Amino acid sequence: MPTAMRLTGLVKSFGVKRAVDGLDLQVPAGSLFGLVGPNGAGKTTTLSMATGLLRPDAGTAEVLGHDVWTDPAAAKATMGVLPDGVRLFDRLSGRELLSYVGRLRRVPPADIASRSGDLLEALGLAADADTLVADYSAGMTKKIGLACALVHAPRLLVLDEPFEAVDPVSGEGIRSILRRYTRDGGTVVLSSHVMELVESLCDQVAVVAQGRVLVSGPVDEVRAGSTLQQRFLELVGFRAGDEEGLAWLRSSSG
Ligand SMILES: Nc1ncnc2c1ncn2[C@@H]1O[C@H](COP(=O)(O)OP(=O)(O)OP(=O)(O)O)[C@@H](O)[C@H]1O
Repeated sequence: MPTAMRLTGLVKSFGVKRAVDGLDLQVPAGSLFGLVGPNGAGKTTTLSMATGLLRPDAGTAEVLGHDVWTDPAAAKATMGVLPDGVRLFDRLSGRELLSYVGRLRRVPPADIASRSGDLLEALGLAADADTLVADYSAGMTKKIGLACALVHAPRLLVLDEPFEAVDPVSGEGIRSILRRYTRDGGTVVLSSHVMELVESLCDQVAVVAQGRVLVSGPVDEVRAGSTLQQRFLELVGFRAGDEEGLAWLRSSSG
């Protein structure tokens, strides 16, 4: 199977902190790929380097055959990105923001209008299409960010925590959009902390800890007869007995 994203030897340090430490990852084309790891594992830093938002100290990132850092225009044209915590132009309404992003991506105006309508409807934002993004809730902001990532019909979607703060109905809507997208030949890379979600949605998964990939492959192989949650805890080292700490929190101790 061809590779949609290939990360090789990626390294990024912030001061003395090595956030990503020689990370290698291959995402097969057409897969729905989940990136999981504990807080601070390096997921956002990795996805930022893979999408051209953060320059690596070392290593290479390639998407659909284009090097992200030596051929950024070609690489970025193929990708739709939902970054974590990057500010949107929030003095625009949802519809205006989609139109702006569509124009930046050189989508024909008639297509921008019809795609925006479809996306706003599919993500449950139609009633708030003309509300300023600044006035959106956290979940609505996530959804308009996802719509922006999709409006130019990219072949690869890179989504940092796409389900964070999203309600269950919208979550189901996003899941069905992503499933259909991969059925039609697209590739999705998403990060998440929710193992059940990754297990039920993704066909491939990588577990990242301390800036490295601990294991990567088909979800069934990685969980190896167990649940992904159990396997994740084994891999990243759940500290049994932690519940004995914080004794002062017991209401009876005061
Ligand atoms: N701009 C920055 N400056 C300094 N340190 C940073 C910066 N960005 C990330 N880090 C550090 O790099 C490490 C990896 O952070 P990163 O955000 O990539 O992790 P993550 O896996 O996405 O975590 P989470 O699941 O909590 O979102 C952390 O120790 C974090 O404190």
